[in-house]
Amino acid sequence: MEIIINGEKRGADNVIEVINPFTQRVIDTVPNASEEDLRDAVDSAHRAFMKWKVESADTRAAFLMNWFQVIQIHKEELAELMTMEQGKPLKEALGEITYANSYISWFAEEAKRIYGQTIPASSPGKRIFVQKQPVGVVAAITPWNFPAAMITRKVAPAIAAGCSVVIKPAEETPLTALRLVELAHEAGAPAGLINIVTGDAERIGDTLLGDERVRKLSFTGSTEVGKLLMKKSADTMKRISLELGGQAPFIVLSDADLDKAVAGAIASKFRNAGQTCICSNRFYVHHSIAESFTSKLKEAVAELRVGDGLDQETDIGPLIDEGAYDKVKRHIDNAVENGASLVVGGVVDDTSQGYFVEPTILSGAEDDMLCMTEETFGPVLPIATFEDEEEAIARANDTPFGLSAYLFTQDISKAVRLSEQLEYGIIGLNDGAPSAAQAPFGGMKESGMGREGGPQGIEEYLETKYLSLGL
Ligand SMILES: NC(=O)c1ccc[n+]([C@@H]2O[C@H](COP(=O)([O-])OP(=O)(O)OC[C@H]3O[C@@H](n4cnc5c(N)ncnc54)[C@H](O)[C@@H]3O)[C@@H](O)[C@H]2O)c1
Ligand SMILES: O=C[C@H](O)CS(=O)(=O)O
Repeated sequence: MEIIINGEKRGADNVIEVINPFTQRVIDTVPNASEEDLRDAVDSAHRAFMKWKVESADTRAAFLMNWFQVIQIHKEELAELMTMEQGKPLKEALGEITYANSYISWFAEEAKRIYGQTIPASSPGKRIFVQKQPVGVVAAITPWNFPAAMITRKVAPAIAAGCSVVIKPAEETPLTALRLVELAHEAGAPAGLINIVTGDAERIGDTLLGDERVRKLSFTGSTEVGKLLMKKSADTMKRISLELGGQAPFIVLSDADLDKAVAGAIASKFRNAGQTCICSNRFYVHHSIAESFTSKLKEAVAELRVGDGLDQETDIGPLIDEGAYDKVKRHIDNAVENGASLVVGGVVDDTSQGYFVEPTILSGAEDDMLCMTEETFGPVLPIATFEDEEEAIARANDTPFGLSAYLFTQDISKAVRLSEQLEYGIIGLNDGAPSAAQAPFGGMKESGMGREGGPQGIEEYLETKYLSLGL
């Protein structure tokens, strides 16, 4: 596939290969964008921004809804492309296309609700008017695990706000993103409004972040890279949004509805083979119900099918690559070597047909194990027990991360009180799948800054100014 700059496709002799995580075969190649490509992309985005920023909210909304409709028409094609390059089961890929599209429809509506303010001046001879204006050219750098949703969760609010965009998708999964941008042009995107480049991440990042015309970085990815890009944004004082790593605790209190808690555990742990930023990473279960919870969980896990994402029966596809597989194996081995019990699962030793890990339950986990301190990013579910709620909250908060946490209890007062003590941007309260375009998704501490989605999501792409009028 080809990159898109100023509304036109561009190929290249220098390309990078896209690998199918199941077959381990090359499925396509994409350009390794040249410095000229990158310069042209920012030039085009800047020209387009000067026109788009004065377009009406109705015009911005109308384009977004056209894009929404075109994606709807192509959602099966997009889902299959996603499964081919990322490995997730087709039914999950279809779900992601719908989820990704919901950000477009949500921000098509939000485009019309960018309100200002008048503020009573202390001086009777003055009037104060507050305005919101688009921030400018946006660099959007996205991860491989959600090849569609992480694109639209940035591009939709940026376009709604009046900005233009240069996208750099993950080198592992560029095809879905490229196709989404092709469809945006079928939907009538003005030339230069949405540009997409692929290739060497560090070089592209340095060029985009070094250009003072790029006024905003919206990054989703690892905390390590997020910190690096935050530093690189300082030289030109870019606005930044960072959606980074997670390490979610999943707390089951003694009064929890165990069937709901097990369903929530499956939903929050095994989606995308455990490769989501809000996947529950460590489980704290009250000692009095640990045995019954684990037994119910084992039964539910036995229903999950591991296999080729294109197979309708598959629930868990391959991990993205060998590095991911090695990390998950390291976490399982470290836990067992330090006293945890392998209740069910483990890695699939034959990696000739992809890097697979069975849905895995570990009991007797301790807080100093790798699976309890690092983001595993795989289908591994370590269970530790606790004696009282204060202990559970303290252990849940004892991490540099602050993206999502889960709490299962039937006591509403306790649910609200303990949720307020959890240091996380997203709380799944008796809910293992909290994500929605209407909600402000994002984290605290080393899980990032800024929010994507909800009424808050468009603020990331707006500047606030005020006019002081002397009468
Ligand atoms: N908080 C969220 O909303 C969210 C969502 C999805 C994924 N994530 C996190 O992302 C991570 C997995 O994604 P990943 O492996 O793609 O992350 P990553 O940080 O390795 O890469 C993310 C993006 O950054 C680019 N990149 C890497 N190094 C770069 C550099 N030096 N300069 C410029 N760009 C660079 C990559 O090419 C990719 O496009 C996990 O930690 C996961 O928790 C967070
Ligand atoms: O991996 C991170 C994604 O943001 C998860 S979700 O699809 O938004 O829930």
